[in-house]
Amino acid sequence: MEGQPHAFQVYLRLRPPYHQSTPRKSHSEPFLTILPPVPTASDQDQDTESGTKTQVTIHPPSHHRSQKIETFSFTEVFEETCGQVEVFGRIVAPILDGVLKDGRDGMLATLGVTGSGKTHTILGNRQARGMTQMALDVLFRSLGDKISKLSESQIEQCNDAEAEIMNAEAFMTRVTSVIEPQQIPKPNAFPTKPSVDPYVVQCPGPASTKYAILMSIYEVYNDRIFDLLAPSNAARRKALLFKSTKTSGDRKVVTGLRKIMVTNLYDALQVLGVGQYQRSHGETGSNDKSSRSHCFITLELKKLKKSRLDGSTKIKESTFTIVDLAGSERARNAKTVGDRLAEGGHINKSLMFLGQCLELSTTQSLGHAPKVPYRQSKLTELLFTNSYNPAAEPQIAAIIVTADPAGDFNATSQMLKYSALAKSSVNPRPPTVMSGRSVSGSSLFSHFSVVSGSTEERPDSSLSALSVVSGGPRAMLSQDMMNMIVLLQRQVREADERAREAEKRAEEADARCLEIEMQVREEVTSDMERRIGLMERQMLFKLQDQAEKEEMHVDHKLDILKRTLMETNDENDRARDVEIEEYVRELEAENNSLRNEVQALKRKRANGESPLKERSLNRLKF
Ligand SMILES: Nc1ncnc2c1ncn2[C@@H]1O[C@H](COP(=O)(O)OP(=O)(O)OP(=O)(O)O)[C@@H](O)[C@H]1O
Repeated sequence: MEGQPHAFQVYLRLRPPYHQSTPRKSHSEPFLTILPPVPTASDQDQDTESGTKTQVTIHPPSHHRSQKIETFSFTEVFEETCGQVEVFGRIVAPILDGVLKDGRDGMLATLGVTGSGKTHTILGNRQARGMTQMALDVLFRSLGDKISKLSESQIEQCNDAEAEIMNAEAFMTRVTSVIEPQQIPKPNAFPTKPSVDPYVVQCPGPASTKYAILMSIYEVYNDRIFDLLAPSNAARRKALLFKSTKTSGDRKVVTGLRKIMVTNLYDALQVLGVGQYQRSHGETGSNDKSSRSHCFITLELKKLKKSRLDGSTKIKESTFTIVDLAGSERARNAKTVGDRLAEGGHINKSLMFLGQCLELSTTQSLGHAPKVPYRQSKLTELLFTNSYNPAAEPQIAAIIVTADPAGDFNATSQMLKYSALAKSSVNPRPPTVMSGRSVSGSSLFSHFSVVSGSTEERPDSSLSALSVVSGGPRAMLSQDMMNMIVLLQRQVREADERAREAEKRAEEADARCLEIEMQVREEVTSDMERRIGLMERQMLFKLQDQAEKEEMHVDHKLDILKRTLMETNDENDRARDVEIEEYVRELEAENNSLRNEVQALKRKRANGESPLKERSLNRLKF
């Protein structure tokens, strides 16, 4: 076996065969076998076989060009029949123990080919809770009445990542104004009771020690980080920054996250439901509901310890991060096009970098490897610096590699290669000569292929065995026979040499194919981005054009309106002027007649007549 343990605990979980009602999208015969546990000294004493299964072998399908049988070692291998509760008890419970009791950071991630059961392990289904629901259950059961909320000043004290911290009730009110409540998975969509006695961690400390729990959920989609608890229109989603802050030093943190203060399991499951609903999913040829992003569920535990001296509160923080990685996929199997293909390209690229980091972190532990290049993608940066930093003890991290023993052989073997703690391989031995007096050329050939590698041009020592099985002493072999054997040995060596060459070339071609596949994906992605950019620009021009035309149209209409108004005003003015002139003329006429009347009266008075009397008489005449 080559290699040394990773800094991670790496578990292998095999998924059960697809049910008839949910047939597998691509069929193959099971190629993966679990090896029996390595017997311990006590097993040997008692002649029993117990212990932990840690190894699997993979046998390539008969049509595969390489028939190499490979063996992979893991911390533990979980068989197809293993349920969620058992996996939780063996892997997650010890991590939670460390987080709760010792204040350590913990991380759990699932890694595997698409459809192998990563999301099932993390989030479960209607029949069985996932690791996340069980972890939340244990957390709330263990903390009980020690759970509290953070005060405003405590929020100030521990929030260095520009987070928006809010209560679960306020959060749900806000969310249900954006998302239809019935679309959010309900907490009771999962079994409400665990199928075994709930596991509880005894948390040390006086009764005055309280704990606050902050929950955040985000995804890495196409190498960008998005908050899943801040629902918004897909087009307006704003990527979050991953940067170092005043208090984080060199370590980067995701800033601007919405963090929900949860005080009970129901609220936490509601928040989880929102994150689940918001996560990017899509149907592919390999999985009906395939995760198209890497999802991070973070539970921040704030231990609030009151000082007996001055009554101040000290906050100690530990984080448990659960990561459901998107699955690697072959575009050919996944039958993806367009957006799905571009997503697949990003997923595979980030997983390729993760694979490199995992392999290098193994060799780094031996002290002769270059630094782990985790800065190549957001995913590796988050996993290696944020969620789990192997350099910064004390942390506990486990990866559950999920695999379908009858799934895609190439993809699964690739996944096992870079995630296993150790691996070895053997070329299979062709059938050996068993018995019989006559030894045919072909059986000789196959027999000698096993011992090829000898450079000496003479029948090797295994000939003694041959002479025995063929029934006669070695001396009885004729010179011709000996020559034929030497000739055959040489031919076998040459054939072996050629096979090795061919295998090497095939491996190189494989690597090249992978490279080309990556290049094509990248080209398709950048081509699509270019096209989208072009379409956006064209659309923008069109909109600008339209806006200008509309503006001109409105201007024109305004002009017409103005003119009409002015004309109307003019006409009105003219009519009024005529009216006034007429009125003035009337008044002037009346004025003149009055003036004439006054003159006449004056004249009569001057002549000694009584104008008033005459006027009265005139009136009487009427
Ligand atoms: N251990 C298991 N027991 C029962 N059902 C399982 C198990 N593992 C997976 N499944 C079922 O198989 C289907 C695919 O699993 P899942 O969606 O978890 O795959 P995945 O690895 O997350 O895929 P992807 O990367 O495409 O998201 C689901 O219907 C799931 O319920």
